[in-house]
Amino acid sequence: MQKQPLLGLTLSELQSVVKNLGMPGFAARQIASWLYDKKVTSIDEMTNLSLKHREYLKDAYEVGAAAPVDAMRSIDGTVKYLYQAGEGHFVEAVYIPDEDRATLCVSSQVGCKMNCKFCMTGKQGFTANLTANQIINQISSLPERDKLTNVVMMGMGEPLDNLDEVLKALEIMTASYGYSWSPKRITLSSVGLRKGLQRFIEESDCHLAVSLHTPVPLQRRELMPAEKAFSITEIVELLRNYDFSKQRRLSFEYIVFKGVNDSLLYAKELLKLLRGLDCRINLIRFHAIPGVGLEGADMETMTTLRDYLTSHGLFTTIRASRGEDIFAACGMLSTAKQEENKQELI
Ligand SMILES: C[S@@+](CC[C@H](N)C(=O)[O-])C[C@H]1O[C@@H](n2cnc3c(N)ncnc32)[C@H](O)[C@@H]1O
Ligand code: SF4
Repeated sequence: MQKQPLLGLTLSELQSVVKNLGMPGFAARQIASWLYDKKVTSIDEMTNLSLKHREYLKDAYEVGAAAPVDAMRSIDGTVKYLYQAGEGHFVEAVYIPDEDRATLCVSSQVGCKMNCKFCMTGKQGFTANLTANQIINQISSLPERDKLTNVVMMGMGEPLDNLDEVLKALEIMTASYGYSWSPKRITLSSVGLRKGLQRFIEESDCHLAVSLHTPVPLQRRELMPAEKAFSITEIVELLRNYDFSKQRRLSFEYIVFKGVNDSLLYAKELLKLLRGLDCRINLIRFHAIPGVGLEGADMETMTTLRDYLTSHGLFTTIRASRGEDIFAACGMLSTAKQEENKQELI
């Protein structure tokens, strides 16, 4: 019988586990502490549980931590880790150390249904949702886990399309029985899905980043098919109902494509769309992907855009591009690994 992983279970799920096994209720917190504080990799290490209870647990469960199967290191210190997620499938988690912080970019799905024109993960199509175990494992089994200061749900997949598992993982990261991190250390990035955006805002306190990329709905449809189901104008309307002026930050991601969305006309439309909303814009350099007729704008154009928006009251930054030499655009390494696996099977 396949054993179930304990890592990735919330406290209430652990409470059900111990109840069903006839263990005392307080054992749930003890197990949570072994999993999320002491980060053990075997049930045998949970030494404050009686031997009998450890044996009961081991019959049906395992810790379920799994180290990355591959890694690529950039000259700038960025490391892209590959984690196995089911038979023949892999997801990436990218560790990005900086002067005063260390961020992990975490995946939420194997592939993605959203099919954004510019995204390698989109090109893979959708294979599976990651479980909370597979999401938390990217953090728990990271060699640099003790150095982490921030997590961004910006890896492979659309987190709002796997919201139940993502919310469980976010609970574990922020709860006192889990990693006890402030939600200010965590950002979830999304294209904005009708079913999911409101729930995420109401059930979590983590920061939100919306992938915007153009303020023109017709153009956004071309770049991001998700626009057809939930338009950027409706997304902004929904966001206006919530307060992002205090602890919680709202940002918009904007890949600057040469000759597509990089002129001041777009900047003016952005100002109109986001007027009065407490938010910032992150300009992103495009990581070119094979077979897509899009190019990134040059740094001068991006700086002009940033300065124009900031001087008109919309705080704008240019995101530092990291790990360019190891294909930091998400999906590249896992696509290569999946292809390699297929070749081996032929
Ligand atoms: C990979 S997505 C994952 C989170 C979510 N699915 C989303 O789209 O926001 C994270 C960010 O990477 C951006 N991105 C995707 N492909 C890119 C590329 N080739 N170059 C630069 N950024 C890219 C997305 O637009 C998004 O803002
Ligand atoms: S950019 Fe995000 S939503 Fe779009 S295909 Fe890539 S992972 Fe999916």
